[in-house]
Amino acid sequence: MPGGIDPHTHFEFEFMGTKSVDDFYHGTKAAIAGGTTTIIDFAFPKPGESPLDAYHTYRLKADGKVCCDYGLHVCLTGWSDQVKKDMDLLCRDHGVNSFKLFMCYDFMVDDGELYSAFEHCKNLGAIAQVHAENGKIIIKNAEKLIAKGVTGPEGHEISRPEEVEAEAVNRACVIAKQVDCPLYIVHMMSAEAVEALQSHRNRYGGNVYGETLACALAIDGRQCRHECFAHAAGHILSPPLRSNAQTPTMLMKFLQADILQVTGSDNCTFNQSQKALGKNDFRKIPNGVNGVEDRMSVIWEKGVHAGIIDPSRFVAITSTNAAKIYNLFPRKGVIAVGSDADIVIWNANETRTISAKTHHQAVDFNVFEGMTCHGVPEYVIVNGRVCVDEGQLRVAEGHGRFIETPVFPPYVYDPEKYITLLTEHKNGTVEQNTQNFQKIHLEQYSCETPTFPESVVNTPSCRGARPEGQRNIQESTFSVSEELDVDKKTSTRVRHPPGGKSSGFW
Ligand SMILES: NC(=O)NCCC(=O)O
Ligand SMILES: [Zn+2]
Repeated sequence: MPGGIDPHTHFEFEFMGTKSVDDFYHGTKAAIAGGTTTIIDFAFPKPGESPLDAYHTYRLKADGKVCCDYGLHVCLTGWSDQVKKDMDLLCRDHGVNSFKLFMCYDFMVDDGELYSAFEHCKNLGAIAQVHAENGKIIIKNAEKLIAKGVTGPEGHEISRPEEVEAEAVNRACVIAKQVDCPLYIVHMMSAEAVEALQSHRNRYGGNVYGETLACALAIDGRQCRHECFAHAAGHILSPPLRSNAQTPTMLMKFLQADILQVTGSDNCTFNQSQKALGKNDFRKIPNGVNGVEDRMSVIWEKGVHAGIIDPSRFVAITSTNAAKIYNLFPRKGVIAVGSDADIVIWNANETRTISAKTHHQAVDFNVFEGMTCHGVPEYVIVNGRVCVDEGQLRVAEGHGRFIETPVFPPYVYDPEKYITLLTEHKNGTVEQNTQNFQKIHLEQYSCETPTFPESVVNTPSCRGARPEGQRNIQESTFSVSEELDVDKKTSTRVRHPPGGKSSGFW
């Protein structure tokens, strides 16, 4: 299948008085170990830094270290004419097509600023992203809890209940609708929030996209009430894991039904010593968990192996849909002639048990500790280089490239509607765009060959052990085109192949 795309990571992120420990080397190395071949991180401006400078800071941090390809979203921590001009330059000259705004944290923006930023995204052909939680309510709730003596990690979720997430989701959708801007809501963590998204979409139409996280699909918020501080704090992120034990299954069903479209990891890792910054006040626990390495296996286990989604939907939600939304398709997210050779050979019969002791990440904690998952990448090919070979990790620092994400993704901006706008917005000059503006839709959400638990051993990605004497591709001159010759090699034709029909096989 096409390599995984994780559109939500935070490597080397200076946040909440500390810095996430997975840097661009360890983070991308871990990504590859788990079957992800492209990540999209967030350039986040430090106080006083402009979005454009933040972009350059992140390029300097990442370019020499990445083992797989990467792109950048840019965070907008305020609104001004300068920010607006930076957005123009980032879209025009620097391969950025997405901007993230926050409705909580110290750097949250207000509704008027959201309106202006969304409007400008629309004019540029960019995707607006939001972290949707009502920050003002959270501050008040947290103050009250602290005053009552609730200082431990359990206070985190209590101060940010589901309706606080759902309200912000609805508000962001309403604001985006006013200016007709496509909206992507990052890390949706609760059923109530997703229902708010769905209700808006049902009433007003579909240019809103929802992402959820690997951790939210596998773990619930009861972990944050654990008596051991390090364990509880290790599970703190925002929006929080929900204490309703049904939430992970509900979120997976939303993905199955195309109410949510994308999965990320939000990998933002802090060691236990860093989490201890919030020992006496849950508001100071650095927010973030791991997931970049384990996302694919965990979603296979909880989605495909559990019988909720089929393998094609798995590829859509872990790779193809992100490629389409961020305009990387068909370069990424599909196996096709002309696409990058980012390919994973997935062994659905193999299992592995996740542990911080054996993972490739720099962090000393793993929220999936002890979880046994079916689905292990046997080979991972990153831009033509075999980086996992029969399960052995062989990455190369700096092998990855920065990947530009062009504006006006035709999957998000209806080409017929926006072609005029595009010519108008070429920096004042009228220029005919030569892109092939063909409307292509996101992946269909059902497949004619559903996989149920009892049939999991028969999924198309299963294969027997390598017969004695059969060649090992690592010992020969590996030719992708030869390996993928459908007439000569064993490959499975399906009606709705993962990554879309243009590949024809997988
Ligand atoms: N999610 C989280 O808790 N940490 C990373 C920053 C963010 O995405 O909000
Ligand atoms: Zn994040």
